[in-house]
Amino acid sequence: MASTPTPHSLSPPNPLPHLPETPHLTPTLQLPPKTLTATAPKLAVSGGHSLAGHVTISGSKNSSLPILAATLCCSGDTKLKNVPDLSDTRAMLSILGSLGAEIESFGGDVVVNTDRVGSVEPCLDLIGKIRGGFFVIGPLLGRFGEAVVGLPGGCDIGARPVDLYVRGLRALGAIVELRDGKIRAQAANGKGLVGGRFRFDYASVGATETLMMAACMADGETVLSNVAQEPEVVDLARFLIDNGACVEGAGTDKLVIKGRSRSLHGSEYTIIPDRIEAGTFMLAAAITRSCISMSPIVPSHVSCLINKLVTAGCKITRHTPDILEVSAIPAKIGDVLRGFDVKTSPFPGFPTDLQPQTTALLTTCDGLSVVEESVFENRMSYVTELQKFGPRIQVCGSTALVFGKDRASVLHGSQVVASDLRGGVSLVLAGLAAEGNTEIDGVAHIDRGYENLEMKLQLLGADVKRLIPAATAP
Ligand SMILES: CC(=O)N[C@H]1[C@@H](OP(=O)(O)OP(=O)(O)OC[C@H]2O[C@@H](n3ccc(=O)[nH]c3=O)[C@H](O)[C@@H]2O)O[C@H](CO)[C@@H](O)[C@@H]1O
Ligand SMILES: C=C(OP(=O)(O)O)C(=O)O
Repeated sequence: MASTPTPHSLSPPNPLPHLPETPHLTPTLQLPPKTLTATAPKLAVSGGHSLAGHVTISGSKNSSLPILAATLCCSGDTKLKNVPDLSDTRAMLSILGSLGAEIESFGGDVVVNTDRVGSVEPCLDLIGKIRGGFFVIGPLLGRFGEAVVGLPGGCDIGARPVDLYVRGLRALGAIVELRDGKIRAQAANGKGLVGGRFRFDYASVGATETLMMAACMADGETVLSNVAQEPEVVDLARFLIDNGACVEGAGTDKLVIKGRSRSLHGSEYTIIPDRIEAGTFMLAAAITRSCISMSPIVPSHVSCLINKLVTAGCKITRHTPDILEVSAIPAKIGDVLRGFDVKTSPFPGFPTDLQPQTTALLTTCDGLSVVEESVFENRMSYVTELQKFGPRIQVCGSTALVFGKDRASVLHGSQVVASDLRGGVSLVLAGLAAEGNTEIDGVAHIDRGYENLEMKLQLLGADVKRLIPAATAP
């Protein structure tokens, strides 16, 4: 790893005109079209098996992405532990590599050194693949005074504009414009960002994280209000504080950041466990009427789901501070899980990233359940695939009415296609509970966010295999 800081050799930017005050900058780039080729892997699930045993929860995808971006604020080596091996984290590492960062990666540990970063324009294609890639605009602007970043990709679950990022960065003294499909930003004073005040219209997770990183390197104090309070925002703040930043209020709706013109230093930092992966396994236990334990987990990060599962009739036991057991085994013949209503909202509300998996469970619970998605306007498209397993679900806008029945009669194996990450894994859960065989295409979406999914499920006793068709000669 390089240890000698080299001043970045970027030519002084030309003045850029202000972006018109458009309320929304809608990304034009999303994930590449869903290419289901003959050689794309599939998951084959033979359903109806109970799960049992213990599963290890990986590090959080949604913490790893901003924290990897934040290494751009640090000089010297930064060692991150518990980074999950996912296609999204690999893409993020490639984005850092495209800027000139040096990276070493071994068994969940990643060492990043950004001292030799010599570009403020990350690879356009990579930024268009994941949502988290766009976050580099904050640290790049903060450390180097300029950034040229393509519009982000990520799950195709809504328009997902970047207007809050743009308006927030302007409040810190940046000039920002959208040209040729890229956001071009530079410090208006030609030197660096300056502290400012910004109130988010909506508590956006990514925009909060991006502004937090930028503000750490802006001159003076920044006050951000109505910010996101997700555990991943708190994790990023802890990482920045460990490396010398002054960030107060993480986990509340207001952040006060005292910026510094020098870069932060590096350190060793452990990423928090993935609460969405943990929640997915909790729901896997419930939908298969099984009992499994999991660790490490921070129960307060999944308290909404715990409350819902208890309402349904599951038993949740906390064995140690970071081991949780979920049991949905009926206490006596005839016991059923009861349906419940869910409305997604920002933390501490019910996570949108667990909505599709929860809907899958509700198809096997007794009675009518109402699932309301309030974060992303297009996060119900997986339902058409879930319906192929046979349950009755009616979608009206962003609300799904799930007419549940006890599991025994309800789900039948099917051939389905994942079109986004969480919708995709909800099909895996349905396949685990269904009678018969299921084949899931579009696995690349699931690989964005679940490390070793089929191996973890196999260890719990599930019959899940990855089918990798042999390439056919042209
Ligand atoms: C990589 C990562 O961390 N992804 C997570 C992050 O996504 P992400 O950071 O993209 O989610 P946001 O919190 O920003 O999005 C929430 C809502 O705000 C809107 N919005 C956002 C920014 C903006 O400038 N303008 C705007 O209107 C979005 O379209 C969406 O309707 O938080 C989401 C909400 O918990 C999670 O589902 C994602 O898994
Ligand atoms: C929506 C998600 O991810 P991203 O923001 O990376 O698309 C997700 O993790 O469910």
